[in-house]
Parts: sequence; C-alpha cells; structure tokens
Amino acid sequence: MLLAIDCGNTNTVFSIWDGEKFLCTLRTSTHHARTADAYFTWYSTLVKHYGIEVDITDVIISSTVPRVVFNLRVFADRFFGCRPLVVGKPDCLLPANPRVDEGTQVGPDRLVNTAGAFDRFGGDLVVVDFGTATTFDVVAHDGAYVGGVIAPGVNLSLEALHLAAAALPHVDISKPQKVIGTHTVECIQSGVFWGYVGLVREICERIKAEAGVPMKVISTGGLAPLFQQAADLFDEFEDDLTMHGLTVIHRYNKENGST
Ligand SMILES: Nc1ncnc2c1ncn2[C@@H]1O[C@H](COP(=O)(O)OP(=O)(O)OP(=O)(O)O)[C@@H](O)[C@H]1O
Ligand SMILES: CC(C)(CO)[C@@H](O)C(=O)NCCC(=O)O
Ligand SMILES: [K+]
Repeated sequence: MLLAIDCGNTNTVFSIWDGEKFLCTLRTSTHHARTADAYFTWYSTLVKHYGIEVDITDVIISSTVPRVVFNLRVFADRFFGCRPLVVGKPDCLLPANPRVDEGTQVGPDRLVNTAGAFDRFGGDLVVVDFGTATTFDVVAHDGAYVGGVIAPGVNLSLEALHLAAAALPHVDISKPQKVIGTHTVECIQSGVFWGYVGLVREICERIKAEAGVPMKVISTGGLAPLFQQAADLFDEFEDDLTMHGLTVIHRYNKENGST
C-alpha cells in the first residue's frame, strides 16, 4: 500500500492509499527538525487508533520545505524498508514536463496539483490552491505546468496585519455579512475576504485572456469552499487534489519508471 506525504510550509499530511481509496488522512504541523522516529511515533499511534495497521510498501513525498525531506526519507527507509519517490527529484517522472524558464524550481505541490487536476479534468486549467500561499497553476492542453501566480496566503495576510499593527488582533477568516465593517474584526475580515475574492477573479480573468483559450478554474485547499460561497469564482472544487496528484504520479512512475 502507498503512503502519500504532502508536506507544505504550514501542514504536513499523510494519507494511505489502497489503490482505490484513501484509508485515512493524518495531519500535523510542519517542523523541519522532526526526526524519523518522531514521525513514526505519531503515525503508528494514529493508525492504531483508527485500526488500519496496514503494510506500507511504497512512499511518495511532495515537500515545499526541502529540509524535511531527509528525515522523511529516513522514516520511509527505517520503518517501511522502501526508497521514497520524491516529487521534483530527477528520478521522479512526471506525466508531463513543466515548461518554465531554465533553472526554475517549480514548487512540488504545484507539479502535483497539475498532475492531479489534469487526470481529473483534462487540460487547459487554472488550479487555485489556498495554502500557506495562494497559488494559481496554469495547466496546458497536454497537462504540462506552464507557469502561474503566487500570492500571499489568506491566513498569512491576516497574521501579517496582526504582527505589524499593535492595535490589530488576530482574526480568523470568515465571510462578513457586509463590506463596510463597523468594528475592527469585521473591517479586517472584510479587507481580506473581499480582497481575495477580487484577487482571485482578476487573476483568473487575466490568465484566461493571456492564454487565449477557454479554461476551467479548479479550486483546492481548506479555504476554497468559503470563497466559493461568495461568488462564482470556480468551475470545480476538489478537496483532495494534492493527494490525488500524488497517487497519479506514483502510478505513472510504477508504469514508466525504474521504481
Ligand atoms: N473555515 C475555515 N476558517 C479558517 N481556517 C480554515 C477554514 N477551513 C480550513 N482552514 C484552514 O485553512 C488552511 C488551509 O489548509 P490547506 O491544507 O489547504 O493549507 P495549509 O496546510 O495551511 O498550507 P500548506 O499546504 O502550504 O502547508 C488550514 O490551516 C486549515 O486549518
Ligand atoms: C509557492 C509555494 C510556497 C506554495 O506552497 C510552493 O509551491 C513553493 O515553494 N514554490 C517554489 C517556487 C515556485 O513554485 O515557482
Ligand atoms: K496545501
């Protein structure tokens, strides 16, 4: 069975894939200093709790934090006796190679989202992922990542206001009832919420105009449904796009690679 690991700048998610469905999803915060033994203590406690102590034969990792890959490799080797596939490394094949400026290191999460979205929806897509950053990945007709947009993440923007301005509290994102806030929290929520609605709409319109072909907009990430409530920003929402993309890349390497 496959253990798929999606390591973002904020959260690390482990999912066990039995070839047809995910058996469980485990989430922890990302810490570069977490050791292989610490990962295993956490992992084994939870799988035992859920009663899914299965035999892991394969591990695939996507990490936007380069430093965590070492400990995750040790974890895979020590506890499952396998050499993980690491997205973005030369020995991990992609269904379509990215077309970007030479020397550019595309975030592995964006490559994985691209593969997952192309598998689900075909080509000519914009994938909007609301993670630590809000990213827009442009997927060409043949499934290649051909560039995109990186904007600050929603929670990052809220946190930045709180950190930089002495009188501004920490605020959780939510959809305000109106635009004109009548207290501080409402003013901040309005700025970030409606600001992001505008940001997403403007960027998607400009991407489509620049690409010159009709494109579907796919959203993913924890905050996507919240933004969809407000406006028709997306054609499709896909909860587990990154995890799905990891299974697609794993299968592609099984069929075409040396692993
Ligand atoms: N309704 C909500 N209100 C506030 N926060 C939410 C809500 N729904 C989800 N979230 C949070 O949104 C964040 C987005 O989750 P997601 O897994 O997409 O990205 P992330 O883990 O923050 O980023 P990365 O993958 O870059 O580490 C999570 O921290 C999640 O707890
Ligand atoms: C943009 C983030 C932080 C989003 O997780 C990640 O994809 C990343 O670190 N990317 C590297 C630069 C790039 O994708 O062009
Ligand atoms: K993510």
